[in-house]
Amino acid sequence: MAARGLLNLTRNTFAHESTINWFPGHMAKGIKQMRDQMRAVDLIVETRDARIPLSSINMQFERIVGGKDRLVVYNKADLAPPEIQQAVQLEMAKRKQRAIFTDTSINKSVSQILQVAVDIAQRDPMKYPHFSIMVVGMPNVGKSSLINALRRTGINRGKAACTGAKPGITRAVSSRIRVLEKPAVYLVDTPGVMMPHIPDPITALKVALTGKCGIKDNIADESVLADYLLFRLNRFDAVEYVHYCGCLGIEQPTDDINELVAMLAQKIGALRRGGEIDVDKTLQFFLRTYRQGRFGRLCLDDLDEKSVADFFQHSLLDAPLSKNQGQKAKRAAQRQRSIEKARSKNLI
Ligand SMILES: Nc1nc2c(ncn2[C@@H]2O[C@H](COP(=O)(O)OP(=O)(O)OP(=O)(O)O)[C@@H](O)[C@H]2O)c(=O)[nH]1
Repeated sequence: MAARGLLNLTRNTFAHESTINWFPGHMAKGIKQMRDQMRAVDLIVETRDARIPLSSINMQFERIVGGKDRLVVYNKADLAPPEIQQAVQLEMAKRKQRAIFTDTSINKSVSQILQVAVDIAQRDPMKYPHFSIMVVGMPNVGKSSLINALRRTGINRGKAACTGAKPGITRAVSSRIRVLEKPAVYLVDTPGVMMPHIPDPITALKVALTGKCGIKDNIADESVLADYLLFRLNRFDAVEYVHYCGCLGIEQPTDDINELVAMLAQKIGALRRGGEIDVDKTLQFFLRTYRQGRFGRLCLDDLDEKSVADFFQHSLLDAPLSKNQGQKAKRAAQRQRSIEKARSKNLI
């Protein structure tokens, strides 16, 4: 891996202003269904993304979960550096929450989740003739994959929940899915739910970069996402993109996204008639390759003590505190979308 100090990488900060206001109807409906079903739920499995252990926290769940038992699952652990696990677990322990890191593609640590359910259920079998787990989380964190992995592990049965690389596959709270015979443990899948408003622009970028809001293409500009990714890769000496793209003709890290796109486009053949570069195709290739984990295992959140403290302070302050505030943010987002739509049609 090349050392940053030896390279001509100059950016120490990344300036970005836009925030994300995106809360489509099925998410609002999903939250309502979760609330309605909460009484019948014994354990909440809150699924987060190990690549963004802080930015994938949805403060909305704090209000829904209430006093229920909760287990935090950091999924896609195969895409994040293993050394973050201890820091995150310590942080969670401070908050009296237990965290498990999973990789659903190989069922890693999935049995630990079932064990937590079994332990609670066996404490009071009369109280829990059937044990119910609700799996919640932001879009695309791997909730449905986790449910399928739990089912494979618990009862050796196949797929029960639909999964997909695009966020938003699950659109409503599912009916109960059996994952263990004795004691009888059931799961319900829920639609991925975004924060109605992500006030911090960099948090919003991280959320978009890890594929949490890909249903709506114009939510985050791909050129900004790719530029932020490049900044982040260079900043952490995570220059495996150079090795990966090396065979594509890129020999050393660059801080210039236009330069990267120009080189990459030639190598992957993202060219239009006349040799013009297909910028969109090249950016999408770069982002997709990162999302597939081919640039190495990366954590986009800073996990030093100050960054973690700042994150929680701001998240708690900025999170919409009431249903009304959430709805207000949703209306503001709708207004913004109408303005953008009108602009794109040159109406204003
Ligand atoms: N590398 C890796 N990919 C995973 C893992 N778990 C899920 N995925 C992938 O992540 C994508 C999203 O998975 P889903 O299970 O559909 O996610 P979801 O949270 O149910 O998505 P929504 O329907 O948007 O709520 C799929 O392409 C999965 O194959 C994991 O542990 N590691």
